[in-house]
Amino acid sequence: MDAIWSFPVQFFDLRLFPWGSITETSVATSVLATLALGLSAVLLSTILWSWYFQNCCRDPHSSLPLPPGSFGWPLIGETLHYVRGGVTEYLKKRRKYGTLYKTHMLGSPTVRIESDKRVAELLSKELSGGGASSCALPTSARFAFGDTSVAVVTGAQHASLKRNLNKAFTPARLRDYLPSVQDCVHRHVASWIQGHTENQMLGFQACKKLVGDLILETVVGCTREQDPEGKVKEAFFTCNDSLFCIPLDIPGLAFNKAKKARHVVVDFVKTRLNASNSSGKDFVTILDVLLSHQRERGAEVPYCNENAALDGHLSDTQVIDNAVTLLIAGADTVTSAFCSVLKLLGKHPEKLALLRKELESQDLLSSDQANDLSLELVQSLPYVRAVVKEVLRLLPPVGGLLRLTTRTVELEDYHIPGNWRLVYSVRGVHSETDAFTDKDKFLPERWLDLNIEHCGLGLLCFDSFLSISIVVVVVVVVVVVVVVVVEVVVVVVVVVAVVLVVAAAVERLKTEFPCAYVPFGVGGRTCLGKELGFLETCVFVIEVARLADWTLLNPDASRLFLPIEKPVDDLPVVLRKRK
Ligand code: HEM
Repeated sequence: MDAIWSFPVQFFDLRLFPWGSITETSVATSVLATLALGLSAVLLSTILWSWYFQNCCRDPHSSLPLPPGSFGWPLIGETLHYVRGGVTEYLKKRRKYGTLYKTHMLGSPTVRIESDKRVAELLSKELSGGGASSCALPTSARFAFGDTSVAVVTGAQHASLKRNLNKAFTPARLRDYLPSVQDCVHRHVASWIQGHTENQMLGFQACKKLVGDLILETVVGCTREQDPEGKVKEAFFTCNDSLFCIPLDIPGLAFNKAKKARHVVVDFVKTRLNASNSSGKDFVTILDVLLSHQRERGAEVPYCNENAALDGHLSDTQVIDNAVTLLIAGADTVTSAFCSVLKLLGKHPEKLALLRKELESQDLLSSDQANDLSLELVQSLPYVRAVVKEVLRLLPPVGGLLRLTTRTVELEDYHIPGNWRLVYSVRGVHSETDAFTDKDKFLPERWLDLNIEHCGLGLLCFDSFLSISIVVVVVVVVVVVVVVVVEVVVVVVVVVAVVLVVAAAVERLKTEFPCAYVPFGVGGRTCLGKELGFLETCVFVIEVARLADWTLLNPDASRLFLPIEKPVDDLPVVLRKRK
């Protein structure tokens, strides 16, 4: 007992209780009293914290209640719960509160939405200008992207800038980038299996290096020749890794390092910008395309000018910020997708066999020559595309889509006040929706069914276009046949009936599950690089399937979800040349 109390007695005796000699009992009482006081203070502040948000933050004009849920501890809210608990915490919340609940994370009152129907409900508010959303990125990410980045600007400026930037992702431009995409992927995968009978590596780290080269080459044309010491690449990884950090600009801390690293990347982009400008070469990189839409040189538009890009041109600053944004946004996401391809095909050799069968039927399996893929060829490989869709469904790289309410949003049963953060949970939506059966299983075949094809928006434009084209052709053929054999009145009746039935069918397919598949996001903020990201992942699937065999050393490792989806042990894997 003496030993236990000796340190506290000395401590309190000397520092805290200088008014006289004390006994062990009184020290114990004091410690207990202090603890009790502390606990009461925490309890009281937690109650006040919760009461404040429950009563003072709700919109008095709305008769609807706030969603269920809790705000956690004062100031930190429930952030630590989610960091520590990960998926278990989300599942616990979903069980307790359902698919829409309030919480407090990353410094803001937040509502998490985990069902496709709820996302659709909020999206309809967003599209009709109902105050549903604005950009909700944390400070560190906004800084990394830059003030004139498409990921940061809002409203009309965002819509116009996005229209401009979209010109860098048309099928014609994807065709331009494809040779260097395939070249880079092929080079890396070949190096994974070269010179060894068996080569052990960390799948995630290897994919990260691959995608680092890939994105630097396709966005700004940064090749090994231009960056021989790898300084730009290293700076780019630093920016990337510090995307979500505490925004304190103190030497040694992540934010400060990211700031310096951003300068290195920006300087490189500026050099490329000048070089591209003088050479006037073809569209080989995304930067070339951005430059072609740039405002006249010298007519710099100041930061955050609301009218910037509205006239169809980009300022120097916009070109730089958006080139940096594309580098960052297209890196971790694609790395995660590639790593998940290795993981899921490694766990399901029977699906890999089916995939190789498709490649063989197109004479792609035996070929090891680079640059033999065309956009049309990739689009004509349904199983390859189905594998990519299924990978992104089961292990979506981005777990949550961030939004900020600009004013109060009223749903059917709850209201969400203005300036609250919304998180549309991609994983939650994919696992809650009724659009899929056997949701936990890796079943690429599900995507070969055309009805399911329509569950997603955006990503599936090629197939949607194809199926709508088929419908149009069928209608035309029916009309022609009927015109030839029957009278005009009957023709009109038949045409109207066919059009109505087809329109209803297409509408049903389009609207039944409009938000059931959202790996690339939803609404106005959908991923700008979704076609490129999808194409890159298809190319990776093809190259890795035809070049390598691999074994996962820890196929059931637990997963991390923040900032992106990845196995906790970086996916140790043994690779060898395909037999
Ligand atoms: C498999 C690969 C990819 C996935 C899964 C993915 C996913 C996403 C997601 C979920 C969002 C947020 C959407 C929302 O909030 O609704 C996003 C935004 C964005 N992504 Fe991607 N992405 C991928 C590849 C790329 C690539 C390759 C690029 C560019 C080279 C890119 C550029 C962007 C940009 C600029 C935004 C912000 C768009 C805006 O705010 O309007 N992404 N992406």
